[in-house]
Amino acid sequence: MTGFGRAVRLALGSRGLVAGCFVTSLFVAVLWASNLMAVWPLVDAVMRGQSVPQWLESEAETQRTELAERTQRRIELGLQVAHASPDQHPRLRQLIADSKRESGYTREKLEWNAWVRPIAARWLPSTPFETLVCVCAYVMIGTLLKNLFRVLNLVCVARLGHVTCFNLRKDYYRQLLRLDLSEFSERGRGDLMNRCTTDLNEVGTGVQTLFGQAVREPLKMIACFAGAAWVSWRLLLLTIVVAPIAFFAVRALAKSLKRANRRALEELSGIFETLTETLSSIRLIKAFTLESAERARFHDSAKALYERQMKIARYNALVSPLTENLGIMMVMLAALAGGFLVLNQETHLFGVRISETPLTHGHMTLFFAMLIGMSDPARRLAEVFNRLQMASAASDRVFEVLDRRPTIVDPPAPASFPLKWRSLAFEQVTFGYGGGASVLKNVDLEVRRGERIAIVGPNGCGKSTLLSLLPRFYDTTGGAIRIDGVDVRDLRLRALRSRIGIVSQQAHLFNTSVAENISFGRPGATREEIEAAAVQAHADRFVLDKLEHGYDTIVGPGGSRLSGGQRQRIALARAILRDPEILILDEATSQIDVESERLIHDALKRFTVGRTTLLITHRPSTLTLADRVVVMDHGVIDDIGTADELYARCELFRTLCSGGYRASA
Ligand SMILES: Nc1ncnc2c1ncn2[C@@H]1O[C@H](COP(=O)(O)OP(=O)(O)OP(=O)(O)O)[C@@H](O)[C@H]1O
Repeated sequence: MTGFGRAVRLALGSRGLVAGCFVTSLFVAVLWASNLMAVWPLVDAVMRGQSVPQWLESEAETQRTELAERTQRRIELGLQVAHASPDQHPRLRQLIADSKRESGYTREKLEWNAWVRPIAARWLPSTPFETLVCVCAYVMIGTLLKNLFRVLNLVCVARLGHVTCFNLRKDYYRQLLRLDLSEFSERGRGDLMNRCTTDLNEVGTGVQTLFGQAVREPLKMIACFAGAAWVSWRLLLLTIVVAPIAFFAVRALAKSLKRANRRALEELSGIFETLTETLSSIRLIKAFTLESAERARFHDSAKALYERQMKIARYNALVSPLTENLGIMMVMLAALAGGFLVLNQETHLFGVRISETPLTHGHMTLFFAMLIGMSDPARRLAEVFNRLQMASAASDRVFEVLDRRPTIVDPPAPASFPLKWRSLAFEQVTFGYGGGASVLKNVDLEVRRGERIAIVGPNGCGKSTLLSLLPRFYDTTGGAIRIDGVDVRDLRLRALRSRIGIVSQQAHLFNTSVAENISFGRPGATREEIEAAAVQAHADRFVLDKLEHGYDTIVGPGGSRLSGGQRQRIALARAILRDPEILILDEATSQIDVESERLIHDALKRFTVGRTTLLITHRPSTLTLADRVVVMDHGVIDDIGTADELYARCELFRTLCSGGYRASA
C-alpha cells in the first residue's frame, strides 16, 4: 500500500468524522444541483408569462393535440400500407411502431400531468410573478442551506486532516526517539525535521483534500449528471465522449507531478539542512568570515528548490487549461446537438434516438445548467489532483522513516541485569561506523566494579566510540561487552541505560529551567535533591549569584544563555542526581576553568569513590582521579597501567601528557 493509502486508512479510523464528511458533502451536492434546477420552471413557465399550474395546463393541451395528431397519422400510415408496394412495408410499419411508442410516452406524460396538476393548483402560486418570487425564494433558501452544510463539511474535513496529521506526527516523533543513532548521521537533521513538519503538513492537506473536495466536487458532478441524464441520457452520453481523453491526459500528468513533488520536498530538506547548520554554527561563520561561501551554498539549495517548484508550476499550469478546454468542448457539443433538436423539434440525431419526445427550451436550458454545474466541480478537481500528488510524495517520505526498523532494540527474551555484578568486560570488541572501516579493533578491557578507568589517546583513536558501545548507542560489529558474563545486547535497554550516567563535552541542555535540566537525571526528584546535586557539582554558586531567577532561569535553546563551563557543571549535577552505577565522563570537565576545576575535581573524587567510572580526558590533571589508565591508539589498546607505571614505560603516554601529568600530579 502506498504511503498516502496508509495515511488514509489511519483517517478512516475516525469513523464519525468520515461519515460527517460524506453526509455533509452529499447535502451540498444535492442542494447544488437542485438550485440549478430552478432554471426549468423559470424558462418553461415564468418566461412564457405563465404560472406553473397554467404551464401544466398548456402542456396537457399540447400533449392531447400531439396524441390526436399521432393517431391521425397512424390511420394515414395504415392506409398507405394498403396501397404501397411490399418493399415499402417494413419502413411504413417501423413508422407506425415509432408513432405508437411515442404516443405511449405522451400518454404517460399526460397521466403524470393529470396527477400533478391538482397538487400544483393547490400549492403553487397562480400568477407568473408569484412563481418568480417562489423560484427566487427557493434558490435563496437552497443556497443558504447548501452553505450551511458546506461550513459543517469544511469543519469536519479540517478536523479529520488535522487529527490524522497529529497522530502521524506523534508516531513520527516516537519513531525518531527509537531510531538508531546512525540514521541521524546518515539522513541529517534537516531532512528528518522537514519530514516531520512540511511533509506531514502536506499529508494533512492531502487527507483534507481527499475527504473534502475530492468527495464534494465529484458528488456535485454526479448530482448534475443525474439531472442532465433525466433530461436526456442519450444526449449526455454524446456530450461526454471527450471524458476518456481528459482522464488519460490527466493520468499521464499525475506521474510526472508526483515525481516533481518528491524532488521538491527533497530540495526543501536540503534547505532545512543548510539552515540548521548555519544557525548552529553562526559564530563560526562570522568568526571565519564564511558568509559569502555559506551564501553560495544556500543559493545552490534555494535554486534547486526554485527549479523544482517551477517544474511543478508548469505541470499545474497544464492541468487547468486541459480540463477547461475539454469541458468547453463538452458544452459546445451539447449546444450544437441540443440546439439542433430543440430548434427543429427533432427526436433523432444522425438516425440515433436522442429523446422520446421533442425537447422544450426549458429542458435544454436545464441540460446546459447541469453541464455548467458539472464544469465548476471539474475545474476544482484539477486543483485537488495536484494536492493529492503532493500528499502522495510527502507520505512516501514520512512512511519511509516510520517503516525503518531500529536494530538497537530490546532482545526478545531479555536477561535480568546482574545486580551484584563484579566485572565489566570489553571482549575482542571490533566496530566500524555504517559497516565501514574498523574504528576499533579487537579491544580487550576488563573493568572491576567500582574501578575508575581513564582513557587517553590521540584525537580520532576511538575513545568516544568505545564508550558509546556500552550504553548500546551502537552495537559492536565483532566481539561483545559483558557485565558479569551477560552480553549487554541480552539486557533490556532501559535496564542497561538506567544504570549509566553520561556527561559529555557538549553538555546538551534543554530549553527549560536549570532545575528541570538537572532533574532529567532522575525525573521526580525533589527540589532539595536537585539543589544538593548542584552543590556537589559546584553549580550552585553561579546559579544563585549570576542567574536572574536562580534555579528557575530558562537556559535557552541548547543552554545557549550559559557558558560552556556552566553547562558542563549542570550536566554534571544531572549525572550526580542520577546516582548511576556506571559513570561515563567524556571530556566532561574540558571547559571548566582552572579555579573551578580544582573544586570539581574534589567533587568528582568524592562522587566516583566506589563507582565504576570510565573517563576520557585530554587533561593530565584529571588522570589523578583514575585507578588505571588505558592508552589507545588507532582503535587498539596500546597499554594499560597506573599513571605512574605508564609514565615510566609508555612513550605515547608521555607524549600525550607532555609533562603536564607530572606537573599536576
Ligand atoms: N557518527 C560517526 N559516523 C562515522 N564515523 C564516525 C562517527 N563518529 C566518529 N567517527 C569516526 O570514528 C573515529 C573515532 O572517533 P572517536 O570520536 O571515537 O574518536 P576519539 O578518540 O573520541 O576522538 P577525540 O579525542 O577527538 O574526541 C574517527 O575517525 C571518526 O572520524
